[in-house]
Amino acid sequence: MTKPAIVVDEVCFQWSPTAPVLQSCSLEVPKGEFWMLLGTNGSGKSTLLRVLAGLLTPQSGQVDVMPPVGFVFQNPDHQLVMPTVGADVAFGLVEEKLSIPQIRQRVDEALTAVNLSHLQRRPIYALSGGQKQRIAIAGAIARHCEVLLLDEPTALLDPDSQLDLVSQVQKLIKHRGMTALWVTHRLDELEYCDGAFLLEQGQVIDRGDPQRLRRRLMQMEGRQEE
Ligand SMILES: Nc1ncnc2c1ncn2[C@@H]1O[C@H](COP(=O)(O)OP(=O)(O)OP(=O)(O)O)[C@@H](O)[C@H]1O
Repeated sequence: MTKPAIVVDEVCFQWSPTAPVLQSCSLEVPKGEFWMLLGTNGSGKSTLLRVLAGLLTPQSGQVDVMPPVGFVFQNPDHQLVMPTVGADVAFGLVEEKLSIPQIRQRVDEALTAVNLSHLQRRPIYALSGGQKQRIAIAGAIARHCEVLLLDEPTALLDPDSQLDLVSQVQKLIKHRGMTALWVTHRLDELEYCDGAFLLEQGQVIDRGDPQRLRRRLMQMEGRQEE
């Protein structure tokens, strides 16, 4: 069997001894699949994603994520740092010490993958929220990331751009053989994933069929059908 792209084994993380956030948390995402992470407010979803990205170190347990790893934040303005689209996508390649033609080729390939090659010279400030998120994803594609971690990337988008983004990520995962874990509160996005995890008080309490987990989370939150 192929090794999973993401493995979390009995991970515990706390900000202080009286405030455990992740408690013996375990999950696996198979390579080449698109999984979502659900849970009530404060259940530890963002913390888990940050542990997976190496931004936080757990007190115990093991994490194994296939490198390179790309991270997409809720607010793209916290992530896009260069003045133009092309420069921003190229910025992530600095450490790889590529030649100029190699950088151009990586940037072209990545922008084509997210259908934004026509915006290469556009200033970042002139983009819509959905376009900015696609540029953040293009940055990860340019770095040839194996794994994409996305923390509520559609939270600031309108419903049309929201579903455009999730369907585009689904296609990218399938076409490029990448693996993604996507945190969401917007349950209509579950249509697009291969499977889901349900987090409660820092533990994965259920996993598998997205629609079954959707119903379970709605019961937990007392939500009506959307
Ligand atoms: N920097 C921090 N310092 C202290 N406590 C924190 C910090 N960041 C998060 N927490 C706490 O950790 C717990 C889990 O937060 P986290 O953001 O991971 O949950 P979440 O499931 O992503 O929540 P939401 O759905 O509201 O985004 C919460 O109780 C939160 O208050």
